[in-house]
Amino acid sequence: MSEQIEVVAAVIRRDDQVLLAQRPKGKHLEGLWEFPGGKVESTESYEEALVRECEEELDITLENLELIHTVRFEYPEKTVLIRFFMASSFKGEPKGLEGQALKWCSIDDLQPDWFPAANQEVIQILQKEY
Ligand SMILES: Nc1nc2c([nH]c(=O)n2[C@@H]2O[C@H](COP(=O)(O)OP(=O)(O)OP(=O)(O)O)[C@@H](O)[C@H]2O)c(=O)[nH]1
Ligand SMILES: [Mg+2]
Repeated sequence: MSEQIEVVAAVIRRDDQVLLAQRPKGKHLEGLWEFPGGKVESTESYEEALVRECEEELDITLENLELIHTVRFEYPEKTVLIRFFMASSFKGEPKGLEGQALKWCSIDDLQPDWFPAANQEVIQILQKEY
């Protein structure tokens, strides 16, 4: 069994829309859309990791984080444990600092097949509860 990687991802909200980022070429699951985030380092809390990742990838500072869902998923290459946080406010204006495409999309218009397999439950939860 492969090692389990701890990941945090942010559902960044502005009005009724959420921010999606496209996974760059050459990365795991390239071309799919995701909630911004990344791997947690051993010295940081989940919230600290998510704030750091969104500063590095998007040039924004998240505020008001709330854990909404946790999922464990086994890809053939790796197993991830992803904690999804709702970020209901942030400072700055998002930019794709790593060359990734960004888009705002209303929750009702999210298409499950844009996302990695590990995201299917959280998409359902967002569409039912938010
Ligand atoms: N950020 C993010 N990762 C996700 C999501 N869904 C999902 O399966 N993942 C997986 O979780 C892992 C997160 O790693 P990442 O590639 O974002 O990590 P990172 O930003 O630290 O990048 P790096 O290690 O390449 O520098 C990847 O294997 C990715 O495919 C999601 O919605 N957001
Ligand atoms: Mg990342």
